[in-house]
Amino acid sequence: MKSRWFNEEKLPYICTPLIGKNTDELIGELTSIVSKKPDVIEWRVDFYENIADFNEVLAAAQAIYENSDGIPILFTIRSDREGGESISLSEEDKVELISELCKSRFIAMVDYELSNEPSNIQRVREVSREHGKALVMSYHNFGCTPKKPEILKQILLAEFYGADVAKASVMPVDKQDVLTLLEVTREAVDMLTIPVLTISMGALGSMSRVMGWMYGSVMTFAVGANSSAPGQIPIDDLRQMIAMAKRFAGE
Ligand SMILES: O=C1C[C@@](O)(C(=O)O)C[C@@H](O)[C@@H]1O
Repeated sequence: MKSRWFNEEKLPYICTPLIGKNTDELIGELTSIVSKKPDVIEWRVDFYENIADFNEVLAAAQAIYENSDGIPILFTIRSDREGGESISLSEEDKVELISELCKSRFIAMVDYELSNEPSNIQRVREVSREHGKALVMSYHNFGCTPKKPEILKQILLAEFYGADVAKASVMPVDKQDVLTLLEVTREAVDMLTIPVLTISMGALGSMSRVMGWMYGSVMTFAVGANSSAPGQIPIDDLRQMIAMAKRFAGE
C-alpha cells in the first residue's frame, strides 16, 4: 500500500466521530475529543438537525475546523440504508452539499457510499479530487456479515471507482463472522493498491477494532465523546490495547 493519506509508521490511525445535532453540541464534543489526539475526526453530518441549511452546515464545518487543532476532518453523511440517521435531503442535495464542503478548506476527507448511483459516485470523485480531498468509499451492513466474496466485491468496487480508501463495516452474528471479516481484510490488502479499512461491529466484533491493523486495516473508529456505531471502544482504552498488542506482537 502506498498512500499519501496514511503514514505507514503511524498505523493504525484512530478516528473519533462527532454526532452533535447543532454547533454547540459539536463544539462541546470537540472540547473533550481534541485533547485525546485522535488522528482523524469524523463529522457524522447526518446527525446535524439543520442539515438542509447549507450555509449553516458550512459555518459549522468552519467552527469544527477552527476548534480541531489541525486534526483532519472526515465529512460523512451516512444514509439511513446503511445505519445513518433519517434526513430530508435527496441524493442530489447530498452531492451538492458534499461538493460545497470539498471546495472549502474545512475538511480533508469525505465518505461516500458504494451503494449510490455510479453517476453520483463519479461526481463526488471528481469534485473531491479537484479539491485535494481523500475519498473513502464505504459499504456497511448492520444486519449481518455477508460471505467473503460479497465483501471483497464491495472493496474492489471502491478501487474501481478510484477511491483513496476502501471501507467495509459489517455486523457479525457469530464468532466466525469476525474471522471472515479479518480474512477478507488480509486478502483485500494483497489485491488492492489503495488502503483498506474494515470493521466488524457490535460487542462480538470489537476485537477487530483493536487488532484489525494486524490484518491490514489502516484505521479504526473509537469513542472520543460519543459513539456512532455499536462496539466502539473509548479512545484511551483502545490506544492502550493497541500499544500493548504491538509490544507483544513485536510490531
Ligand atoms: O462507517 C463508519 C464506521 C462505523 O460504522 C463503525 O463501525 O465504527 C462508525 C461510523 O461513524 C463510520 O462512518
